[in-house]
Amino acid sequence: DQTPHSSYLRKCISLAEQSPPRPTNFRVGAILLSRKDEDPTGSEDRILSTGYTMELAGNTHAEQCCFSNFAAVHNVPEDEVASVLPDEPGRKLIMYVTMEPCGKRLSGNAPCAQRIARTREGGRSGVHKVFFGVKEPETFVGESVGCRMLSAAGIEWEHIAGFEKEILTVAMAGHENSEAEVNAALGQGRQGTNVD
Ligand SMILES: Nc1nc(=O)c(N)c(NC[C@H](O)[C@H](O)[C@H](O)COP(=O)(O)O)[nH]1
Ligand SMILES: [Zn+2]
Repeated sequence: DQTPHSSYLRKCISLAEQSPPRPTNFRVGAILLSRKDEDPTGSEDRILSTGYTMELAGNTHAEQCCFSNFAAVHNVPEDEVASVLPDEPGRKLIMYVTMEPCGKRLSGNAPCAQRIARTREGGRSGVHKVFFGVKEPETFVGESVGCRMLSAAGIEWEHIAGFEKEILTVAMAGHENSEAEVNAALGQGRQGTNVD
């Protein structure tokens, strides 16, 4: 397997491990990069930003921090990140996230799938594809709709199998009975699918 997916997911897991454990969310890690077309091994990848849950002040998600960090470097507010993301012929923006971007948040804050979709505003290419290691478990919002929102925005996504238990163990570390919750999520059977 020449793809770089495993090494990026391992990096995202390391990012997620920096997140303070909470019972009210999941610990997630995210990487934003620019990939050259026809470069399946990612040998010419350019890492643009990283983020993890609650890295930045407030109730922040990994993908949100990833965009915020990039926006800050380019002196624009997070909600204007689309205007400073690179948009180059022959290259595409790719995200790796340990968990499926959220489509709904109990807090009511803007979900990450929407933030990712907004990178395509103003005719910009924006994020082309999102790779993640687990679908969002049903703990907080039931059946996840993040993937559906990405598809609706014309953004590709793909579940990379093999890291589910590790990702969920990190994500749920702050939860009561996290081991039981991890096993329940693994048993939900949605983890191995690449369909909604
Ligand atoms: N993809 C993703 N990245 C994260 O960094 C994170 N924390 C979640 N978590 C999804 C979960 O659905 C929400 O954490 C709960 O719905 C609570 O919502 P808040 O986080 O308080 O807005 N999902
Ligand atoms: Zn989110």
